[in-house]
Amino acid sequence: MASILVTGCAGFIGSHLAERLLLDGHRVVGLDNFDPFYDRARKQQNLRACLQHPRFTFHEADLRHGLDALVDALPADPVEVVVHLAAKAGVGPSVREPIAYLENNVVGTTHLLEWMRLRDIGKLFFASSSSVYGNTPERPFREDVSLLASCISPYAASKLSGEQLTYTYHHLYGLSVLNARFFTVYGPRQRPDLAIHKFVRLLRAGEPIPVFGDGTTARDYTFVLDTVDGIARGVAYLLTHDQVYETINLGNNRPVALLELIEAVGQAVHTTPRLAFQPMQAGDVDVTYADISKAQRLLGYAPQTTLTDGLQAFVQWMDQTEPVF
Ligand SMILES: O=C(O)[C@H]1O[C@H](OP(=O)(O)OP(=O)(O)OC[C@H]2O[C@@H](n3ccc(=O)[nH]c3=O)[C@H](O)[C@@H]2O)[C@H](O)[C@@H](O)[C@H]1O
Repeated sequence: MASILVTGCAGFIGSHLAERLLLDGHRVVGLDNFDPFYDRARKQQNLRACLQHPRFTFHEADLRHGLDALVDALPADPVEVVVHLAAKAGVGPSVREPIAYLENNVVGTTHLLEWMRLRDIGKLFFASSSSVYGNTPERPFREDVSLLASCISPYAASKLSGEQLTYTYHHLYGLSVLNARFFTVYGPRQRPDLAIHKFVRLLRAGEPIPVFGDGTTARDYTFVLDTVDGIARGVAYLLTHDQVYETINLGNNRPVALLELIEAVGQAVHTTPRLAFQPMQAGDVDVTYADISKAQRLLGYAPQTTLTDGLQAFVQWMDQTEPVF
């Protein structure tokens, strides 16, 4: 059993991860700032099961507030691995509010790295994003492709900066690091701004679906429990390896075109979608497509969930949860 700090623990991926790590027998220290990007009540709901667990503690703090705030907020007990999921998320909004993204995702990450150095914590799993590949033409995306001029949104730039910072701390202080690029994660508790959640909501309300672009863009949608399995494997890897620095894709390796996705969402809620075509959103990439062979080799990562099953699980969750809010 190890002690794992999960930042962004009240969020969509973080809350699932905390549950998985508890099941694996670990102690979990959760941290979240309840960023108002979406409703606090949803995040509190996400944490409900964890809060009843004896090996779980939760602390509210904001990484932007600096090292002293973290020292005050977090207990002094040993932590073996930090999983850093806390971030300002969303590609489109980052174009409108770049400073907020850099403050959270770059300055906030640096405060966390400094806190880890102060506390002598030597292992970090860092959540990066498929968006760092931008419109890289070589597909599927391999982790070793050049990303010299790739980021087309402040969100992407903030995540690639995070990867660079983890390298700096690896170089300076021997921090062991696993950077994982997530690919449009979906499933129960999905952020309300993300396409699948938004589309189900609109279909249920009888509203048309805004389609950004001509519908041919594609995403390598990854079911949240597959992503979480990859993170749990990453934690196990870090616990058994020292002085490592690796970057992996945690995708699904099966891109789905936007119009195909909308059709599948329509089938999941038994409704024929009406489409409202709109211009591409600034900062959006055309296609994401993960080569997952490195994660397979390093961690035994192998996503299991089909889009149909994953959408079904999402719709079921929405049916059970939505009336709460
Ligand atoms: O993998 C990532 O690294 C990122 O994944 C996510 O970004 P995206 O892949 O852009 O997901 P998402 O918004 O669900 O849009 C999906 C598709 O629907 C289209 N889309 C969306 C909304 C809408 O109203 N209409 C529409 O056509 C839209 O144009 C797109 O084609 C996370 O936000 C981000 O935090 C980051 O982690």
